[in-house]
Amino acid sequence: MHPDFPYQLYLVISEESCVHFPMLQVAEMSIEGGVDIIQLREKNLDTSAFIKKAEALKKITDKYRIPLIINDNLDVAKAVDSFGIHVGNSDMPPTEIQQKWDRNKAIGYSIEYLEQLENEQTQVANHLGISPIYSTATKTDTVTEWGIEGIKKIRALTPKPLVAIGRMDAGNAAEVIKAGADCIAVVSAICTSEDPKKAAEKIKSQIHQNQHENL
Ligand SMILES: Cc1ncc(COP(=O)(O)OP(=O)(O)O)c(N)n1
Ligand SMILES: Cc1ncsc1CCOP(=O)(O)O
Ligand SMILES: [Mg+2]
Repeated sequence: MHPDFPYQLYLVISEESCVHFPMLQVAEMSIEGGVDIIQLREKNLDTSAFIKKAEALKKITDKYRIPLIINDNLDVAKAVDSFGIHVGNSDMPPTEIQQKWDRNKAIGYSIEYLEQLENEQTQVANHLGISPIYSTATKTDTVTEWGIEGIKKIRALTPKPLVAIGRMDAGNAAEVIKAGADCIAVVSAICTSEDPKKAAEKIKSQIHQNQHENL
């Protein structure tokens, strides 16, 4: 477990991605199954509707004492006093977030190109999303499909916490952790499951299994 990011199973959620239950129910069931941190990623809501959703989700994350991350929108993150924000290359840069939000605890930043590891934004970020590990229908505007070799390459270049995202599931979580990722982030593997609690448990047990192998 990374000392600066003690979260190993990361749920990235939106109302749209949830198939069998409403989003808040999926969030609660998956926390019971072992999700350690949640990001609210609503790409089609205006700021005021996004804040309402975030407030409702934060009641749940607060109840279970797990961190809430807001995707893209600093106004929403500030309004709900979230634990952090996640941004990518087309969003507000981490250096600007740091200036505008002194209460922030965690800035996540997507790594799409190897060259980014040398830029100031990566220095300022608290953790890095390796985005995507595998191409996925959930997000199609991506650049590099990193794969296992990509994780190893990035692991060798930075000590920062690494979050693996993009078609992650119980079948590949263990090898991704073994390659050097600190955390597995998922949308579909939990949000489209008929049993989000069990889906989370299965991924978590794969993550733990790998840790035991490494002992
Ligand atoms: C944990 C995590 N990693 C990567 C991303 C992707 O962020 P971004 O590149 O800004 O793309 P959008 O999610 O905004 O479409 C993420 N959200 N979370
Ligand atoms: C938000 C995001 N960023 C990179 S891939 C991705 C979507 C991951 O979704 P899934 O877990 O369904 O492949
Ligand atoms: Mg973004």
